[in-house]
Amino acid sequence: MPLRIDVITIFPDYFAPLQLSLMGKAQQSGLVTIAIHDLREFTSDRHRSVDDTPYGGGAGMVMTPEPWGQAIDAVVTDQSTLIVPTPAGKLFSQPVAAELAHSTHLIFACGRYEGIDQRVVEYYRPRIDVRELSIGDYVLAGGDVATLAMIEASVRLVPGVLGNPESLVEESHQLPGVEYPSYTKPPTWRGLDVPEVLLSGHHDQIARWRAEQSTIRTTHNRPDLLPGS
Ligand SMILES: Nc1cc(-c2ccc3ccn(Cc4ccccn4)c3c2)[nH]n1
Repeated sequence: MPLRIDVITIFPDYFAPLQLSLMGKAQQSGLVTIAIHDLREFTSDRHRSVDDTPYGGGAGMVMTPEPWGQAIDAVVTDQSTLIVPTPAGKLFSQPVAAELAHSTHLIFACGRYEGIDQRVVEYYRPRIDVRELSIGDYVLAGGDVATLAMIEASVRLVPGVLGNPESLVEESHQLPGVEYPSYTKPPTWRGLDVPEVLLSGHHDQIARWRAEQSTIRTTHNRPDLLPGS
């Protein structure tokens, strides 16, 4: 059963990159189908408007619910998961990507302006799985880039998409923490040598060195990922 993804956005061109590289191949392989929908196709006024002023005042505009209701109703089934990127959402992570990779149907609602009228989430929550997700503690101009990131992170985990599943196995067995540093040819580059142990062929020493490097990097860059932190 291929994974179907429907993206609803006012900037369909943002998703052209999904036709390239790994994501493009995943679609050609039939493992994943991705459809992009322009929210403005679901408006009914002459100006194809999608936003209005916020109740309660405040800066900016809010996206009106009706075009979203029309657009989501056009693609939703009882198997759908509705994903709404938002800075206020739960944090997207590798475990969440793995969950999404095993879904049947994902609908991404890419907001702009100050966000989407909350009643869209409230309306679908009793009917289907709805997940408000953030990709990190910074504010983007809209949900499109967040959606690209979540699609790429999830689709690469769909069985059969990655050429060498080996890298997924290594990734999943990764110690808590960040990756060790990687090297390739040439053995010396601008006077800099590849760490000797990596050229030694001693696989147990290499594994130990890599584990040490991962710990050093995690301690320096991501102490929050250290065990017991
Ligand atoms: N991790 C994330 C997700 C987002 C995100 C997702 C969707 C939307 C729709 C609109 N905006 C802009 C905006 C600006 C000000 C306050 C609220 N939202 C979004 C931002 N930013 N960072």
